[in-house]
Amino acid sequence: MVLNVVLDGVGFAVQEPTSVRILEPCSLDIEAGSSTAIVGPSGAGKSTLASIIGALQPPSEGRYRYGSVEVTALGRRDLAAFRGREVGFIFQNAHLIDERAAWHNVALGIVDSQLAADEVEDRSRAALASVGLSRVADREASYLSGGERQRVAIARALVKSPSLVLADEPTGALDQRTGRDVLELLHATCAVGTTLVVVTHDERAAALAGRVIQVVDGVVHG
Ligand SMILES: Nc1ncnc2c1ncn2[C@@H]1O[C@H](COP(=O)(O)OP(=O)(O)OP(=O)(O)O)[C@@H](O)[C@H]1O
Repeated sequence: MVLNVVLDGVGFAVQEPTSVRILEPCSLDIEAGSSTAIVGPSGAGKSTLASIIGALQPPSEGRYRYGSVEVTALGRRDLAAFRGREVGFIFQNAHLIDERAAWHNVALGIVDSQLAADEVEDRSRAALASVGLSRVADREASYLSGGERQRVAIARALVKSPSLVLADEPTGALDQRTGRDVLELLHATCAVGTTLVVVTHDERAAALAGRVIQVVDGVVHG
């Protein structure tokens, strides 16, 4: 099945306490397996668009289809199940549990509750190896560097083999060099066929993507 992201007249506005339009209605087709950067000035609506694509937030108008799934028609539980199954998230801060080992943090990304404990551990260690972190697999997350933490977050997002990976400013908290390494790793580690959407201020991040979508004052161009 082709899992394209298809937004049809999707927009976002809030009514309370006052009526504010954040995203003008837009229509977009993001091809399965492609990589897309969402760029634009601060406050333009990039994260809002990304959170709709990641099914974290329903649009206030329009339709969102993911492959054959009508995402906008899903109820709360089905939406959570959809996210758990299909979407891997990476945010600006890695959001690791500091007292847990790196591999254990990665294991938190596994949503299949049927897996045996040793299988969960094996998969988590393999995901860490794929981001070059085997040597710190047993280290407590609090002892990891910023770049290492973000690589653990990438492993945690990818360990369940999501079809869509959404990264919102994944290098925002890193220095330039580390940020570049993390971005290159993210592109390299995403399996062939995985759709990657990266929200970024970083021109180099945009350059790595196959397509660039610009958001300016809530208007999506791209
Ligand atoms: N639920 C909400 N209620 C009210 N305002 C909101 C809501 N969500 C977003 N906004 C506002 O909408 C605008 C766009 O926010 P968004 O986070 O999407 O921008 P952004 O382009 O990602 O910005 P940045 O690059 O600074 O993270 C901002 O002014 C934000 O304060």
